[in-house]
Amino acid sequence: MIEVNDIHKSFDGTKVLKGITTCFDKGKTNLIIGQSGSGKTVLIKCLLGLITPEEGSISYNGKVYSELSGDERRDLRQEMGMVFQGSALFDSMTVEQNVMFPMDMFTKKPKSEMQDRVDFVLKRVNLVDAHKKFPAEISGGMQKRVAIARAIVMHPKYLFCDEPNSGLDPKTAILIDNLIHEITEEYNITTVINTHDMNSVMEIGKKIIFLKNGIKEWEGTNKEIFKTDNKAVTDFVYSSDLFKKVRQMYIEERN
Ligand SMILES: Nc1ncnc2c1ncn2[C@@H]1O[C@H](COP(=O)(O)OP(=O)(O)OP(=O)(O)O)[C@@H](O)[C@H]1O
Repeated sequence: MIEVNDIHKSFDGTKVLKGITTCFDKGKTNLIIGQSGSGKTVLIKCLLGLITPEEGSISYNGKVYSELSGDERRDLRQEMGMVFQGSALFDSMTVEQNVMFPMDMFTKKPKSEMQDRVDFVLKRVNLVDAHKKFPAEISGGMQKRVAIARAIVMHPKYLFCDEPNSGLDPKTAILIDNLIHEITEEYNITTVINTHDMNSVMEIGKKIIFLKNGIKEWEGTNKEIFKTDNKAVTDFVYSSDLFKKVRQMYIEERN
């Protein structure tokens, strides 16, 4: 579990996070949504320890980040996996070299053990014939699977995903969402996803926080987001006619 307690962050005198308090649960896909510029990426970077908030605290399974020593912070970072927007694979490395990279970098495990783990995670993300391929030789959806395999290869307790669906067709986007969701539950990971994808919100939003101008305007589940009367949320989530109709049908079904 990650607990965020009243964090504030400014750039050049402009406040971009204005006192965010929330918690991201273990074994759940936690989503951060909100308009462009609302502070989602800055919040994820704070969770990753890449940005230090000026005020407030973040704790990871009870450990307050600002109270940790340098070594403890390094250990904590090794418990974090990250899926970057656009996958961020190394072009000159094969799929298996990409996935092995974090283990090569941070552990001294024997090569055979690392290879077994790489084989296991690649199988888990349903990539069995791509080990020797280079990123340019596989599809965008496969690249995302490689990025997920790399993010989980070190058995993370925390998984952060920045727009994991961007650039994917709707069907592949759903497969990637489902894969992240399954892995989160299976390995009891605290997953936090920054997304614009309303389908993800509806399908895997076990906990959603909605940011507006650096403030947490709303939080709840994918079931509750159908029912909320919060105007900022409904204007954002149900901005398309299709989603307005879906919401109307849901409300009518319940009445
Ligand atoms: N390193 C930085 N220096 C100065 N300003 C920054 C920096 N990082 C973010 N900002 C500003 O903070 C605000 C929030 O940015 P952030 O990237 O978190 O938005 P976002 O909600 O992730 O948007 P998007 O959905 O477009 O990615 C923006 O006004 C942005 O310009």
